[in-house]
Amino acid sequence: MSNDAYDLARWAADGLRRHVSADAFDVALVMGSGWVPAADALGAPAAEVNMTELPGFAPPAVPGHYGRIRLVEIGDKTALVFLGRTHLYEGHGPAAVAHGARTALAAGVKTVVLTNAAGGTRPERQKVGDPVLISDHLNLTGHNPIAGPNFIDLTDAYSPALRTLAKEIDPSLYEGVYAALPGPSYETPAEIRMLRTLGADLVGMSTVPETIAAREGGASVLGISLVTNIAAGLAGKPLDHAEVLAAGRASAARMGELLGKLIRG
Ligand SMILES: Nc1nc2[nH]c(I)nc2c(=O)[nH]1
Repeated sequence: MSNDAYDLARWAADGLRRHVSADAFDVALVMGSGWVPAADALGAPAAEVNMTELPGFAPPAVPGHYGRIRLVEIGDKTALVFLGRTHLYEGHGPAAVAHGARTALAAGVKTVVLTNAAGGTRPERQKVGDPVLISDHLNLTGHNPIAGPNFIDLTDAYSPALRTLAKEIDPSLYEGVYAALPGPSYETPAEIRMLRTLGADLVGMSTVPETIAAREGGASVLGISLVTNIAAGLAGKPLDHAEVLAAGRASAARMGELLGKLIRG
């Protein structure tokens, strides 16, 4: 990516510091769909800013549904909690998707926690409402937030140390490989069968560009998916949306506790 993306992140970080009247941050959390209860469980924000007040953030996909960044003190750590993110299917390009992560890194963050809602491809061992630690990813989006000859290593893109810590806090957590697709349509049953063969345990439309940008900037990444539906063709019955929402809500409260313990260290 041209310097624009990195300059834009620095300008956004400067604006963020001014808006939240702080200049040192330990961790960033990007909260995916259904994770707002978990974000609320982290504690009341000391400050909050609309993403649209900062340079480089795309307009909200749904009018009025503005992305916000909260400053939350969690134990002795200062966290930036991003509520809302840009997705590739909104058409603003991979740099726009990674802008939040890049802004957090420009603000000095060294640890990024990326959460999302995802489809589960393993009904034999997953159920709706399960949180799954991301062990690795398949970037099937056809995009990369990095442009130019910057060949970064993505071995251990998802921090083994943070995954171990998460499992020590909640031993019931298990891991899976996250496949990112461009969306916005969900997969066909044939595509889900292909993705299972490729080793994907989770399917989503986010996270991967942010992970790559965070690793490019030297931050440690922890990714957690909330299985919100069983992927296409695998659920023997139509999904009950109320059931999915309830499962998500129940897990999100548990996830709020996990994230809080993770960050307090
Ligand atoms: N690609 C993809 N993304 C998703 N997000 C959610 I929630 N469920 C899915 C799904 O089944 N497939």
